[in-house]
Amino acid sequence: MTRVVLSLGANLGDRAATLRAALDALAADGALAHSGLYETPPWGPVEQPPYLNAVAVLDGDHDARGWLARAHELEQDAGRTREVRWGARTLDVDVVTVTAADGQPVVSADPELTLPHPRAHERAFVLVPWLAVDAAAELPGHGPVGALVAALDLAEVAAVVPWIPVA
Ligand SMILES: Nc1ncnc2c1ncn2[C@@H]1O[C@H](COP(=O)(O)OP(=O)(O)OP(=O)(O)O)[C@@H](O)[C@H]1O
Ligand SMILES: Nc1nc2c(c(=O)[nH]1)N=C(CO)CN2
Repeated sequence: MTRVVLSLGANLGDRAATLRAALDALAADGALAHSGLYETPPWGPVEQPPYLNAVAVLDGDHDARGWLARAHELEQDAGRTREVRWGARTLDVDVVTVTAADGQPVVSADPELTLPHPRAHERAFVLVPWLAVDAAAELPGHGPVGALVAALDLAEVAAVVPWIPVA
């Protein structure tokens, strides 16, 4: 049994439907808690539409590689093709952390699966939803997620807005 933290993002197509379908599918992989959906400005160098983001925390039977394979399956199910790095996509699922049954974080420098995710600590679109699911969350190597959020630029945190569907 491992615990995984997944970051999900979508900025093409019916973003909310895509994220909800992925979160529903993940319920089959283990005990699941997930954040609500947040609208977030695009992070990174590529000009693109705003994202909807969410974070899921699961206890399940996959090892770290298994969670990455599951993330890629969900992306494929959403019709994702490999495009520009950091560019627009129907669904992006990143593995943020994996914790082994003994409570130890899985640490990996492999470019195929780097753990913890090397950019998670600087991403308000990961940290704010993660803190909403787990107020006691810790990012191995970086400390409490609450402290990471507090260290971010206030404007970046304020730009991560709970998403309310327009009727
Ligand atoms: N922790 C991780 N989670 C997901 N993918 C990872 C991770 N570490 C390495 N990778 C590798 O990164 C490759 C590119 O992934 P992807 O296209 O999702 O990157 P990206 O979302 O554009 O960038 P970023 O990783 O900064 O979010 C994947 O094929 C995967 O093997
Ligand atoms: N706000 C936000 N920005 C991003 C996201 C994302 O999920 N949310 N994913 C990206 C893919 O690398 C690039 N930029």
